[in-house]
Amino acid sequence: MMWVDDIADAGGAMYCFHLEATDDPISLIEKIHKRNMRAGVAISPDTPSTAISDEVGNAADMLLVMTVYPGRGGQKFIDKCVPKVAELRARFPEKDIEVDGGVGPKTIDVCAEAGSNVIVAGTAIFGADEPGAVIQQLKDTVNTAQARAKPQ
Ligand SMILES: O=C(CO)[C@H](O)[C@H](O)COP(=O)(O)O
Repeated sequence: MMWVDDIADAGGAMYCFHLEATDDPISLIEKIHKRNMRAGVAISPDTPSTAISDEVGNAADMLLVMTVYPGRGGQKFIDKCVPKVAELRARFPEKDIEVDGGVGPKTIDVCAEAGSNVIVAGTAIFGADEPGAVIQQLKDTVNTAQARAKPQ
């Protein structure tokens, strides 16, 4: 609850919090929504997707599957997190599902195939010779997988 008003006052459009950090995610989501921000719920690598209840998942706008232990950039992608993306995509077909941590050209395929449509990539972009090309590749991979999953 602590920083919701500060972030809203600063012009934030989205407030994402860790499920592990609160006993009352629904009240927090409601507070975020009252301040006209989108609400994201993140889970750490050791937290199962089932920790996100149907009530919380439906109330949130975005679900974030951390693919490294939160703390710093430049860590190795943790493959065991990928099935959680697929589980959440199956339960919440219309939600944004984000991955964050060690995501780049070598790991984007499994994320996109599992159903992630929001990508955080730090090292893969800022360490690249051609950052724009990496961004385009990540976007193309997600868009192709999304189009396959949801034919127009
Ligand atoms: O805050 C983070 C982890 O807590 C970073 O956002 C995340 O790790 C992205 O960086 P990189 O793509 O280098 O892994």
